[in-house]
Amino acid sequence: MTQRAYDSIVIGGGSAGMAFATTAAQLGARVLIIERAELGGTCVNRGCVPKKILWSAGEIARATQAVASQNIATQTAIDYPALIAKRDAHIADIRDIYAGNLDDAGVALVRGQATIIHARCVKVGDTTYSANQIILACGGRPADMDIPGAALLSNSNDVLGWTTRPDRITIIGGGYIGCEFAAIFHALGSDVTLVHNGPHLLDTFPKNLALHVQKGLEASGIRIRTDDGVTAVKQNGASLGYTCASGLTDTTDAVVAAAGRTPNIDQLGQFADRLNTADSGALAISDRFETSQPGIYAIGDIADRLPLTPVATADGTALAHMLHGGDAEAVSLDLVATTAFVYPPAAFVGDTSGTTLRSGDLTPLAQNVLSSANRNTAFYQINADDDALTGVAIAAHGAEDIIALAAALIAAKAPAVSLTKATPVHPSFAEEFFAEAPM
Ligand SMILES: Cc1cc2nc3c(=O)[nH]c(=O)nc-3n(C[C@H](O)[C@H](O)[C@H](O)COP(=O)(O)OP(=O)(O)OC[C@H]3O[C@@H](n4cnc5c(N)ncnc54)[C@H](O)[C@@H]3O)c2cc1C
Ligand SMILES: NC(=O)c1ccc[n+]([C@@H]2O[C@H](COP(=O)([O-])OP(=O)(O)OC[C@H]3O[C@@H](n4cnc5c(N)ncnc54)[C@H](O)[C@@H]3O)[C@@H](O)[C@H]2O)c1
Repeated sequence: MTQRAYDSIVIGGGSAGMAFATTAAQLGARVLIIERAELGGTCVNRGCVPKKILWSAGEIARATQAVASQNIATQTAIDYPALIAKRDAHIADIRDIYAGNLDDAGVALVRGQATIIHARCVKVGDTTYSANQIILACGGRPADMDIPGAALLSNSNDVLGWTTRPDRITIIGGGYIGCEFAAIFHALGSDVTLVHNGPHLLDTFPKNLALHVQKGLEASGIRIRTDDGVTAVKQNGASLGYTCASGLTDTTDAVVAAAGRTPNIDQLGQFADRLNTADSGALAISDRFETSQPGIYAIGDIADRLPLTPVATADGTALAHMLHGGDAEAVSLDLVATTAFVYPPAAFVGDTSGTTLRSGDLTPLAQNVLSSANRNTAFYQINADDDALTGVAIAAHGAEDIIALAAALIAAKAPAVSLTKATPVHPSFAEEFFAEAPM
């Protein structure tokens, strides 16, 4: 049975799909959004939000452990099940708000798995829906690993669903997810080993920043094995045994696969085989989000862009304007600020491959008085071209916020010398960063 026709059908109610659907509807379009699981997608349910709440709990655990070690206060023990219950109640509230946003904007919502029938028609169960455009906003999922015992692995969805915290965790993959989980679960009290197949962690980050993060994770007590991989996992009583390519064998309570993500293209039915993909495995798109099939567009993690929530949201909003409003442009990927939520957070923006004006480690005065010596070392790097700022990297308390201001300076083509024209607050990291900044 064919249901009514729409201007746009969006498959996926995550960051990208929600942004497109609500914006397009506000611009007057008749929009249907199809979601098979929870509204909010990865970011809200299995990504940024649950992760950041755990990261914040880890900060509390680290801070109280530091003062306890100096006999200033007693250590706070985080009640993990209670933390998860509170976190998940908050996430359920966000999902309700998202459902309300769709209602308010007049977007129709269908729950179920969508497949593409042809360029202007999709199917959910026995019902087909047609529209002028189909917007693929299906995101991605944790990549499977093909090793003996793979069924025993946990992935990021499992980890963020844990209601108890394993005492020993081995993580495979030293990208964003692997490094963040390593830092967070170590802070919360687990014994953590991180196995990465490259020469250093965070290989998409500026190298000096990545090495600084790696040094900090190691100094905190996390075991890091680079140029290695887990080749097999097996049940060993109540524990898991695993073997590495290097020959190492060990026992742990959980082995987490954080070795990349797979775009959800293969679950869209046979028609999706006609869509061209890029080297990343995501859908190849034009600068107007067109796939290789006319009438089908792609936004967010399923498209060959940067798999980050602000990019998904901005792209969803931009495409809605392109199709149903005035003109708009895809957000430039050159000035997307990004942060790995380790301790302290490590952030960068812009081009840090050119001339480095200044780079180095800092020991922020204000935080270190109440911390153990190896806990709060900060890092910064400033890059410029013809004296205009081009890139900034920071590992410091508050880096995830500071980096957005650096992005604004770079976007404004501010001269590097502008860093010396302002007088920062005392005592603060900014003060030390500015004092060390180029003249
Ligand atoms: C552990 C983790 C931590 C992260 N932390 C951060 C962070 O701190 N900051 C940041 O910027 N980014 C972070 N990310 C990345 C961020 O979550 C993603 O970039 C973002 O969620 C992508 O949004 P999206 O809308 O493209 O896809 P998703 O949010 O994945 O939404 C896609 C939706 O489509 C639905 N769907 C898929 N196929 C179908 C189908 N055939 N029919 C119906 N529905 C379908 C799915 O159920 C899902 O709800 C993190 C990711 C992970 C995994
Ligand atoms: N804070 C944030 O903004 C944030 C946090 C989490 C995720 N994300 C997004 O999600 C995306 C996916 O994150 P991710 O960490 O899964 O992927 P990733 O691609 O960033 O990192 C995966 C890492 O695993 C390594 N690896 C792959 N196979 C391996 C193996 N067999 N053994 C050992 N190491 C192996 C790879 O070399 C790679 O460095 C990121 O690219 C990012 O855009 C962002």
